[in-house]
Amino acid sequence: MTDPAPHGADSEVGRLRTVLLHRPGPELKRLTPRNNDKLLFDAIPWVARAQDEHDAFAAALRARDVEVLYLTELLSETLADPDARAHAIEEALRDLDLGDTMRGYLEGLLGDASPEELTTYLTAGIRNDEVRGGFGLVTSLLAFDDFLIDPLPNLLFTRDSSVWVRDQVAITSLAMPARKRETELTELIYTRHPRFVGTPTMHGAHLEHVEGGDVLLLAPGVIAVGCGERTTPAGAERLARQCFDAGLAHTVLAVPIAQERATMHLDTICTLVDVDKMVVYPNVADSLVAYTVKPTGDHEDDGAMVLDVAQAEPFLVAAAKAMGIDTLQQIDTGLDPVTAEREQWDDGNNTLAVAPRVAVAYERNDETNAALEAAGIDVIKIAGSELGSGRGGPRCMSCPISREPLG
Ligand SMILES: NC(=[NH2+])NCCC[C@H](N)C(=O)O
Repeated sequence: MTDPAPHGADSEVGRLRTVLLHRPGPELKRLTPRNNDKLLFDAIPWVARAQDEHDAFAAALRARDVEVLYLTELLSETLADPDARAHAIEEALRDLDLGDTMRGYLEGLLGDASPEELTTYLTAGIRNDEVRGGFGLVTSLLAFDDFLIDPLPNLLFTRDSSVWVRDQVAITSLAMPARKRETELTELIYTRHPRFVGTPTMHGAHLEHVEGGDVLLLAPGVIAVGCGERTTPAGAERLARQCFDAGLAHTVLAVPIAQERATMHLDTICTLVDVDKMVVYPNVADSLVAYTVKPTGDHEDDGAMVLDVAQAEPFLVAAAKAMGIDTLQQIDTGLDPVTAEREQWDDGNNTLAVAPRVAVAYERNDETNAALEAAGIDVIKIAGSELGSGRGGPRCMSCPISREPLG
């Protein structure tokens, strides 16, 4: 077997070498019309079809020589280690809704499970009607379909729970209660799986909210961070400080976005498809601004770096300036505002570049894909009728672990 490519990424478009995906599994079968809103899905996906679509996505990446890693495989391998396993079980059973009787029973159940079974319990959860012991007050009073361990259907969107910036990986802090446990699993993998031993990690679930879908590596040393429904301004400041302190970036652009589901992350509005080309939702493009943040080199008495925060400027102008290019070319989603709104909702902006000018996109967004092709982008089209029911496209469904460096 050849050695894996060195881990890390300094851009959105450098040739993709290794990516982390999650093939949708039994956790999606937990979705019902009563819990789908809380679990952040807009519909009840047909799971077998979602798996087929996802397999085609993975195959398209492999056809471009991308190494595809699956989150559940890495997790099972991690859980072969007794310490990692004990830690994972403790975290999963910390929930105050369990009660001591049920917690004791689940400790035994999870403790006896094989690494693969434990992976399934941790990702698909456990429902009250599935347990065969631990009967008591909690099991009696909870409904049959209440969860004792919550399922994680949004694991599909591996983009959000970790972000590589150069050779470091940030474990993020997810804002929505339904997703909080996801980072426990990514943190476990990155800190305990043999493949990642020694990888420097930053941020963490205990810190201010930052989600990977809001973090765009515009160019080596230049990071845009959307601040909206998920990432808070304080989260953007924390990430900026950490990247400056570690010498991973020289400029961070904080980009306010509407706090709405349609624009939940910056990558639902814009993604890079080349070193100087971005597909952008035109209905908001003109009003998008950025606050450019840079380190001053000075420090407060408590040691914190003094940051320089510039006045707001149009986003594409501020981005081009920070990236050191004349113009960041805008490719529009759709042709007219209504088509743009439809195709933005269906993740037309959410492309995954596998190399400069080569990007994966959902096939359904005809007009956006035509605009990309007219701009010289090779569009690798994938089906996403079922995958899209969780409101995420190719970028959300992938976490690049290794890209060839641009800088
Ligand atoms: N990077 C992204 N745009 N991720 C999309 C995540 C979708 C997921 N259902 C959520 O609401 O959190």
